[in-house]
Amino acid sequence: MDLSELRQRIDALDDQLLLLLNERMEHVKAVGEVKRAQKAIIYRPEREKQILDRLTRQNNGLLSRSAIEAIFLEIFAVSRNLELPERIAYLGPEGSFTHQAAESRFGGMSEYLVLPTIHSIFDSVETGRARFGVVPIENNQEGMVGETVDLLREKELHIAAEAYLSIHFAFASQFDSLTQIRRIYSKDIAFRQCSKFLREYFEDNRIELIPVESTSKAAKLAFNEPDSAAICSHIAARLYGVPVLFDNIGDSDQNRTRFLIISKNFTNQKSQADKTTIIANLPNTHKPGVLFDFLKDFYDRGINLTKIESRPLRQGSSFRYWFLVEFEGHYEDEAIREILAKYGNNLKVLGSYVRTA
Ligand SMILES: C=C(O[C@@H]1C=C(C(=O)O)C=C[C@H]1O)C(=O)O
Repeated sequence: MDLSELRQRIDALDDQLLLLLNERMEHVKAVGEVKRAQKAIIYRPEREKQILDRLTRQNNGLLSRSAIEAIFLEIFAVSRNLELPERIAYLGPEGSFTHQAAESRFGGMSEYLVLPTIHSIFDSVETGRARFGVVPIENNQEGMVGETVDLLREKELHIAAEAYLSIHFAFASQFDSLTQIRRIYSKDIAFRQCSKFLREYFEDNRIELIPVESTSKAAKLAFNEPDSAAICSHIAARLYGVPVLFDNIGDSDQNRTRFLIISKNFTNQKSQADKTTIIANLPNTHKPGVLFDFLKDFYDRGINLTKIESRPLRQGSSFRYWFLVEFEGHYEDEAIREILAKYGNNLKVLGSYVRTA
């Protein structure tokens, strides 16, 4: 088959795809109307996961799981926009890893609100300026993001979903000769995570490492100051037009960050694989066995704990703690309901949502 014949076939398939997509949108619109009549929630991550799992199972073509995800997550995002336009706040500036995570869930068509701090994202969701907020919660090399964890306890918001993103750092500069570079901008955490690369290429210490608020701000600075460079995301380098000289310069190629999608008054129905996040304000944590007894309740019921993080209570000068606890299952599961009932107001459920890793 020659090129023009192949392209004709592609055109014919695209015509069919367009018809099918529009047909799909008709049904989506009808779903939107049913939901509006029932005052139901538009975004259903567990339903989207079900669709992705089913398509992956029956797929026997060239598309990989991540290709199917990329295409269909975009279709879901367009669908949700048709049901009800959603505004999504994320931790900016544009080009940040949080931006990348937000787009991976809400696609290129949603309306985004770019905010400078994690606190302002919680505020925007609380006041209704944004329907969803995307914030980092933990990185598998650096641990938890304390500000997010503390705000989860402080505010009355829920976790609608989680999203994982592989973090790949790029080295971008307008100069292609490293000896001309005088300064490197990045986030402090990124300098730490790219220490091997920095040692290898800049060990004579002539270079200044300047921490800034975000990796995308670093890219912007590297664009404005040609004798500097940025350690940033690929998307930020592209956004600000700074050529990437080295890619994947991180110490670990397993570097991943987990993000949370937060919302107000949001509940998910049960799916096949859920995770639940709670805040535990246990009384008398200074007494022996309090935490042990609490954890034993999970052990006794065969509930798999996936995280426990202690945070300071900040009560006077004492060293007392509260805990962020995560475990497999949904808050409607019998065993989990028993624990929630036992501890009453000492536990606050932030949400049960589809487990994605
Ligand atoms: C159409 C629906 O609403 C949204 C869009 C979906 C889709 O495009 O398939 C799936 C789940 C929801 O996030 C639905 O709930 O079925």
